[in-house]
Amino acid sequence: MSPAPTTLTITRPDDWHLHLRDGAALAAVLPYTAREFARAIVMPNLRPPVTTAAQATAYRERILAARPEGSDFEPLMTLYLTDNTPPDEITKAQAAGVVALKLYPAGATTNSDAGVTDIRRTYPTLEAMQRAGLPLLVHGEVTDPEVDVFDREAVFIDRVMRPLRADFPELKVVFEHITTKEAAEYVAGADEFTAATITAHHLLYDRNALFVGGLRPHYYCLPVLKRAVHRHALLAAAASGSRKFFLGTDSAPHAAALKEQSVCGAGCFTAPAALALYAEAFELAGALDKLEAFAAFNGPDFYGLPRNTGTVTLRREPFTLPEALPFGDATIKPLRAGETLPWSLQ
Ligand SMILES: NC(=O)N[C@@H](CC(=O)O)C(=O)O
Ligand SMILES: [Zn+2]
Ligand SMILES: [Zn+2]
Repeated sequence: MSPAPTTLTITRPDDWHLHLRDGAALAAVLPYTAREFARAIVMPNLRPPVTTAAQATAYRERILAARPEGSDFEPLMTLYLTDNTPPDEITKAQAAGVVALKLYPAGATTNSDAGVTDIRRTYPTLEAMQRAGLPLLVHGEVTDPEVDVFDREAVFIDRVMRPLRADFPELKVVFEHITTKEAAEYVAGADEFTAATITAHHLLYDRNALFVGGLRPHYYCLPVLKRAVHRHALLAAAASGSRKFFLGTDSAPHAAALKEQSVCGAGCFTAPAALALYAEAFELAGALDKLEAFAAFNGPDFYGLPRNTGTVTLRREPFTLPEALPFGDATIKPLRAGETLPWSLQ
């Protein structure tokens, strides 16, 4: 057995699922991502959501303006699909450089009230996307209150994903932030038009993390952490080297005060140490050699975008995450706040 490496150099990676928010929050969180990633797919679930090409262009300008001095970070913009997104918005979106549309089932997650109430309502727009080759990014959970929260992703596969795939076989679909064995198996067995992102926290944690010594709001995200058997299936999928799985942090910043109250918003803030968290997970899976393709090749290949040039280097050097970070007028706690991680970005 070769000794554990002390450094790991990979092609500059991208984050294929990220929440940047807006205003002071955007300015606070963007530098963490811009330091690690060349590009990121920026989620459109602002209030109000980013539903038009014009809004995406304006949001992109605000992101570019918030970049740290000298940063060449490139935001990849998305539109929030609603019941009423007109099919001709797709042409405008593509002309404006929008790379995908995001499907939030109405009420499924943070800022999803304007989401889709019945996917069939969006069929003319999906038709236009399939023709244009514009991917659909999916928050894959049903919202049926009869379905147990821990089963909502698995049920979504049968109720929504399979019919969608059958009706739009050549629509590119990314099953975002998958959390279950069922989703990992579904994507692995699907054709080349289906892919998935996997977060670092779903690779590192199972649902027990929510309850260690008391309720842990900073581990609460949607889709919620699942049993260990699901985490192991996600690790196996990421470590398999399959081109269908790629890095999407789903870093979702919420002020600490909003996480630490009687009703806690969903989202884990992982941007300050995203790559180190992934390195830890891939090492656990004995698959550090698979991290580069997962983080830097599979995403652009699926989206039909060029791979990045340049590299980043991780060092096996303990790195302690701050207890809290500034977040506009408030503070925010990164996942693993105050803890020491085995890897750090050079
Ligand atoms: N993942 C989360 O728990 N939260 C995300 C929304 C989402 O990606 O579902 C957010 O915007 O806060
Ligand atoms: Zn989501
Ligand atoms: Zn998200």
